[in-house]
Amino acid sequence: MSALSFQGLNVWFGEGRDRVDAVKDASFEVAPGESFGLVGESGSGKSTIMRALTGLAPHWSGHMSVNDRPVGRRRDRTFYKTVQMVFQDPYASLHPRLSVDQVLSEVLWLHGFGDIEPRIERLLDDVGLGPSFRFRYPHQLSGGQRQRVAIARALAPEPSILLLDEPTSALDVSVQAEILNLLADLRTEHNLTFLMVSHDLAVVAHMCERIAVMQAGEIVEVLGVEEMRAMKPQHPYTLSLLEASLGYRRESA
Ligand SMILES: Nc1ncnc2c1ncn2[C@@H]1O[C@H](COP(=O)(O)OP(=O)(O)OP(=O)(O)O)[C@@H](O)[C@H]1O
Repeated sequence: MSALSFQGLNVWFGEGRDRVDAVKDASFEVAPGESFGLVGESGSGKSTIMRALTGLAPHWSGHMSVNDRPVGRRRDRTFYKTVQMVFQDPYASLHPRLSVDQVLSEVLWLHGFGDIEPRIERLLDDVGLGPSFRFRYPHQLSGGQRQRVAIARALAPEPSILLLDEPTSALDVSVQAEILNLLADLRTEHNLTFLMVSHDLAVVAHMCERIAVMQAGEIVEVLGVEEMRAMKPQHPYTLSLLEASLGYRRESA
Protein backbone atom coordinates (compact mmCIF):
# COMPACT_ATOMS: atom_id res chain seq x y z
CA MET A 1 0.00 0.00 0.00
CA SER A 2 1.13 3.57 -0.61
CA ALA A 3 -0.15 6.72 1.06
CA LEU A 4 0.56 8.74 -2.06
CA SER A 5 1.39 7.57 -5.56
CA PHE A 6 2.26 9.65 -8.60
CA GLN A 7 2.81 7.82 -11.88
CA GLY A 8 3.71 9.60 -15.11
CA LEU A 9 2.35 12.90 -13.82
CA ASN A 10 2.38 15.83 -16.25
CA VAL A 11 1.10 19.24 -15.17
CA TRP A 12 0.88 22.29 -17.38
CA PHE A 13 -0.39 25.88 -17.28
CA GLY A 14 -1.69 27.87 -20.23
CA GLU A 15 -2.23 26.86 -23.82
CA GLY A 16 -0.48 26.99 -27.17
CA ARG A 17 2.55 29.24 -27.17
CA ASP A 18 1.86 30.27 -23.55
CA ARG A 19 1.93 26.69 -22.33
CA VAL A 20 4.33 25.97 -19.45
CA ASP A 21 5.05 22.30 -18.78
CA ALA A 22 5.66 22.62 -15.06
CA VAL A 23 5.88 18.89 -14.24
CA LYS A 24 6.98 16.26 -16.74
CA ASP A 25 6.46 12.52 -16.31
CA ALA A 26 6.99 12.53 -12.54
CA SER A 27 6.70 9.20 -10.71
CA PHE A 28 7.20 8.40 -7.02
CA GLU A 29 5.43 6.78 -4.11
CA VAL A 30 5.22 7.75 -0.45
CA ALA A 31 4.68 4.94 2.07
CA PRO A 32 2.25 5.33 4.98
CA GLY A 33 3.99 7.17 7.81
CA GLU A 34 6.91 8.20 5.63
CA SER A 35 8.18 11.76 5.34
CA PHE A 36 9.12 12.47 1.73
CA GLY A 37 10.79 15.65 0.51
CA LEU A 38 10.72 17.44 -2.82
CA VAL A 39 13.76 19.61 -3.47
CA GLY A 40 15.13 21.52 -6.44
CA GLU A 41 15.77 25.01 -7.66
CA SER A 42 13.05 27.66 -7.82
CA GLY A 43 10.56 26.94 -10.60
CA SER A 44 11.46 23.25 -10.88
CA GLY A 45 7.85 22.17 -10.26
CA LYS A 46 7.85 21.12 -6.60
CA SER A 47 4.79 23.08 -5.48
CA THR A 48 2.98 22.23 -8.70
CA ILE A 49 2.95 18.53 -7.77
CA MET A 50 1.13 19.38 -4.53
CA ARG A 51 -1.16 21.76 -6.32
CA ALA A 52 -2.10 19.11 -8.89
CA LEU A 53 -2.89 16.66 -6.10
CA THR A 54 -5.14 19.09 -4.24
CA GLY A 55 -6.94 20.37 -7.34
CA LEU A 56 -5.28 23.79 -7.45
CA ALA A 57 -3.59 23.01 -10.80
CA PRO A 58 -6.39 21.67 -12.98
CA HIS A 59 -4.45 20.65 -16.11
CA TRP A 60 -2.77 17.34 -15.52
CA SER A 61 -2.43 13.87 -16.97
CA GLY A 62 -1.09 10.62 -15.56
CA HIS A 63 -2.09 8.87 -12.39
CA MET A 64 -2.30 10.04 -8.79
CA SER A 65 -3.66 8.06 -5.87
CA VAL A 66 -4.20 8.55 -2.15
CA ASN A 67 -4.20 5.44 0.04
CA ASP A 68 -4.49 3.44 -3.19
CA ARG A 69 -7.65 5.30 -4.26
CA PRO A 70 -7.23 7.04 -7.62
CA VAL A 71 -7.60 10.83 -7.55
CA GLY A 72 -10.11 11.91 -10.18
CA ARG A 73 -11.05 15.28 -11.59
CA ARG A 74 -13.28 16.04 -8.61
CA ARG A 75 -12.14 15.53 -5.06
CA ASP A 76 -14.73 14.50 -2.53
CA ARG A 77 -14.94 15.26 1.17
CA THR A 78 -13.04 12.05 1.99
CA PHE A 79 -10.09 13.39 0.00
CA TYR A 80 -9.93 16.64 2.00
CA LYS A 81 -10.43 14.75 5.24
CA THR A 82 -7.44 12.56 4.37
CA VAL A 83 -5.14 15.14 2.76
CA GLN A 84 -4.51 18.58 4.23
CA MET A 85 -2.02 21.24 3.23
CA VAL A 86 0.06 23.76 5.19
CA PHE A 87 1.12 26.72 3.09
CA GLN A 88 4.31 28.70 3.13
CA ASP A 89 2.93 32.00 4.29
CA PRO A 90 0.73 32.01 7.40
CA TYR A 91 0.14 35.76 6.89
CA ALA A 92 -1.66 35.04 3.64
CA SER A 93 -3.31 31.75 4.54
CA LEU A 94 -5.32 33.00 7.54
CA HIS A 95 -8.29 35.30 7.02
CA PRO A 96 -7.54 38.57 8.88
CA ARG A 97 -11.09 38.99 10.18
CA LEU A 98 -11.56 35.49 11.55
CA SER A 99 -10.49 34.63 15.08
CA VAL A 100 -8.63 31.41 15.81
CA ASP A 101 -11.89 30.07 17.23
CA GLN A 102 -13.79 30.90 14.04
CA VAL A 103 -11.11 29.39 11.78
CA LEU A 104 -11.09 26.10 13.66
CA SER A 105 -14.88 25.95 14.28
CA GLU A 106 -15.55 26.42 10.58
CA VAL A 107 -13.33 23.52 9.52
CA LEU A 108 -14.64 21.24 12.26
CA TRP A 109 -18.23 22.09 11.34
CA LEU A 110 -17.55 21.53 7.61
CA HIS A 111 -16.19 18.09 8.38
CA GLY A 112 -19.24 17.19 10.43
CA PHE A 113 -17.76 17.09 13.93
CA GLY A 114 -20.25 17.74 16.73
CA ASP A 115 -17.94 18.12 19.73
CA ILE A 116 -16.39 21.36 18.48
CA GLU A 117 -15.48 22.95 21.85
CA PRO A 118 -13.26 20.16 23.20
CA ARG A 119 -11.73 19.64 19.77
CA ILE A 120 -10.65 23.29 19.55
CA GLU A 121 -9.04 23.03 22.97
CA ARG A 122 -7.24 19.83 21.99
CA LEU A 123 -6.06 21.25 18.65
CA LEU A 124 -4.63 24.35 20.34
CA ASP A 125 -2.90 22.14 22.87
CA ASP A 126 -1.55 19.89 20.10
CA VAL A 127 0.17 22.84 18.42
CA GLY A 128 1.52 24.28 21.65
CA LEU A 129 -0.91 27.21 21.99
CA GLY A 130 -2.81 27.62 25.23
CA PRO A 131 -6.56 28.35 25.52
CA SER A 132 -5.83 32.09 25.74
CA PHE A 133 -5.11 32.08 21.98
CA ARG A 134 -8.57 30.91 21.09
CA PHE A 135 -10.21 34.31 20.65
CA ARG A 136 -7.26 36.11 19.12
CA TYR A 137 -7.14 37.41 15.57
CA PRO A 138 -4.21 36.86 13.18
CA HIS A 139 -2.83 40.37 13.75
CA GLN A 140 -2.53 39.53 17.45
CA LEU A 141 -0.24 36.59 16.71
CA SER A 142 3.43 36.27 15.81
CA GLY A 143 4.44 34.55 12.57
CA GLY A 144 5.25 31.32 14.39
CA GLN A 145 1.95 31.41 16.28
CA ARG A 146 0.07 31.97 13.03
CA GLN A 147 1.76 28.98 11.48
CA ARG A 148 0.76 26.95 14.56
CA VAL A 149 -2.86 28.00 13.95
CA ALA A 150 -2.52 27.01 10.27
CA ILE A 151 -1.18 23.62 11.38
CA ALA A 152 -4.09 23.23 13.85
CA ARG A 153 -6.50 24.01 11.04
CA ALA A 154 -4.84 21.36 8.85
CA LEU A 155 -5.06 18.80 11.68
CA ALA A 156 -8.72 19.55 12.45
CA PRO A 157 -10.23 17.05 9.96
CA GLU A 158 -7.92 14.34 11.39
CA PRO A 159 -6.02 13.83 8.13
CA SER A 160 -3.49 11.05 7.64
CA ILE A 161 -1.44 12.99 5.08
CA LEU A 162 -0.03 16.51 5.39
CA LEU A 163 1.33 18.41 2.42
CA LEU A 164 3.87 20.95 3.66
CA ASP A 165 4.78 23.62 1.13
CA GLU A 166 7.88 25.37 2.52
CA PRO A 167 6.18 25.54 5.93
CA THR A 168 8.94 27.53 7.61
CA SER A 169 10.51 29.62 4.86
CA ALA A 170 8.37 32.71 5.61
CA LEU A 171 9.26 32.59 9.30
CA ASP A 172 11.97 34.18 11.34
CA VAL A 173 15.01 31.92 11.57
CA SER A 174 14.62 31.74 15.35
CA VAL A 175 11.20 30.06 15.11
CA GLN A 176 11.85 27.83 12.09
CA ALA A 177 13.34 25.02 14.20
CA GLU A 178 10.44 25.22 16.70
CA ILE A 179 7.90 24.70 13.94
CA LEU A 180 9.89 21.88 12.34
CA ASN A 181 10.18 20.13 15.70
CA LEU A 182 6.46 20.59 16.29
CA LEU A 183 5.72 19.03 12.89
CA ALA A 184 8.05 16.10 13.61
CA ASP A 185 6.33 15.49 16.97
CA LEU A 186 2.87 15.72 15.42
CA ARG A 187 3.88 13.23 12.76
CA THR A 188 4.73 10.68 15.44
CA GLU A 189 1.74 11.43 17.67
CA HIS A 190 -0.82 11.38 14.86
CA ASN A 191 0.81 8.75 12.59
CA LEU A 192 1.00 11.24 9.76
CA THR A 193 2.54 10.91 6.31
CA PHE A 194 4.38 14.02 5.10
CA LEU A 195 5.04 15.27 1.60
CA MET A 196 7.25 18.31 2.06
CA VAL A 197 8.56 20.91 -0.36
CA SER A 198 11.66 22.81 0.63
CA HIS A 199 14.50 24.56 -1.08
CA ASP A 200 16.52 24.08 2.10
CA LEU A 201 18.33 20.75 2.01
CA ALA A 202 19.16 20.96 5.72
CA VAL A 203 15.42 21.15 6.51
CA VAL A 204 14.68 18.19 4.28
CA ALA A 205 17.58 16.16 5.71
CA HIS A 206 16.20 16.84 9.21
CA MET A 207 12.58 16.03 8.38
CA CYS A 208 12.51 13.42 5.61
CA GLU A 209 13.53 9.83 4.99
CA ARG A 210 13.56 10.06 1.20
CA ILE A 211 13.87 12.92 -1.24
CA ALA A 212 13.00 13.49 -4.88
CA VAL A 213 15.23 15.98 -6.64
CA MET A 214 13.54 18.05 -9.34
CA GLN A 215 15.05 19.99 -12.19
CA ALA A 216 13.05 21.83 -14.85
CA GLY A 217 9.86 19.85 -14.13
CA GLU A 218 11.48 16.43 -14.04
CA ILE A 219 12.47 14.19 -11.15
CA VAL A 220 16.13 13.49 -11.76
CA GLU A 221 16.65 11.26 -8.73
CA VAL A 222 14.95 9.79 -5.67
CA LEU A 223 17.42 9.18 -2.88
CA GLY A 224 17.49 8.27 0.80
CA VAL A 225 18.52 10.82 3.35
CA GLU A 226 21.54 8.68 4.28
CA GLU A 227 22.86 8.85 0.71
CA MET A 228 22.27 12.57 0.85
CA ARG A 229 24.12 13.00 4.13
CA ALA A 230 26.98 10.86 2.78
CA MET A 231 27.09 13.14 -0.30
CA LYS A 232 26.59 10.08 -2.52
CA PRO A 233 23.82 10.91 -4.96
CA GLN A 234 23.62 9.24 -8.37
CA HIS A 235 22.93 12.39 -10.33
CA PRO A 236 25.40 15.26 -10.84
CA TYR A 237 22.62 17.85 -10.41
CA THR A 238 21.89 16.51 -6.92
CA LEU A 239 25.56 16.72 -6.05
CA SER A 240 25.70 20.33 -7.22
CA LEU A 241 22.65 21.15 -5.05
CA LEU A 242 24.26 19.46 -2.06
CA GLU A 243 27.54 21.21 -2.58
CA ALA A 244 25.85 24.57 -3.02
CA SER A 245 23.86 24.09 0.19
CA LEU A 246 27.00 23.23 2.10
CA GLY A 247 28.85 26.17 0.65
CA TYR A 248 31.33 24.00 -1.22
CA ARG A 249 32.95 25.12 -4.38
CA ARG A 250 33.34 22.53 -7.05
CA GLU A 251 36.82 21.96 -8.30
CA SER A 252 36.01 22.67 -11.89
CA ALA A 253 38.54 22.98 -14.64
N1 LIG B 1 -0.49 29.55 -12.19
C1 LIG B 1 0.55 29.44 -13.01
N2 LIG B 1 0.49 29.88 -14.29
C2 LIG B 1 1.54 29.74 -15.14
N3 LIG B 1 2.72 29.17 -14.80
C3 LIG B 1 2.84 28.72 -13.54
C4 LIG B 1 1.78 28.83 -12.58
N4 LIG B 1 2.20 28.29 -11.42
C5 LIG B 1 3.47 27.87 -11.64
N5 LIG B 1 3.85 28.12 -12.90
C6 LIG B 1 5.16 27.79 -13.51
O1 LIG B 1 5.39 26.41 -13.32
C7 LIG B 1 6.76 26.17 -13.04
C8 LIG B 1 6.92 25.42 -11.73
O2 LIG B 1 6.52 26.25 -10.65
P1 LIG B 1 6.50 25.76 -9.13
O3 LIG B 1 5.88 26.83 -8.31
O4 LIG B 1 5.91 24.39 -9.05
O5 LIG B 1 8.05 25.65 -8.82
P2 LIG B 1 8.76 25.38 -7.44
O6 LIG B 1 9.80 24.35 -7.71
O7 LIG B 1 7.76 25.07 -6.38
O8 LIG B 1 9.46 26.77 -7.19
P3 LIG B 1 9.59 27.68 -5.87
O9 LIG B 1 10.59 26.96 -5.01
O10 LIG B 1 10.10 28.98 -6.40
O11 LIG B 1 8.23 27.77 -5.26
C9 LIG B 1 7.46 27.54 -13.06
O12 LIG B 1 8.01 27.71 -14.34
C10 LIG B 1 6.31 28.49 -12.82
O13 LIG B 1 6.58 29.74 -13.41
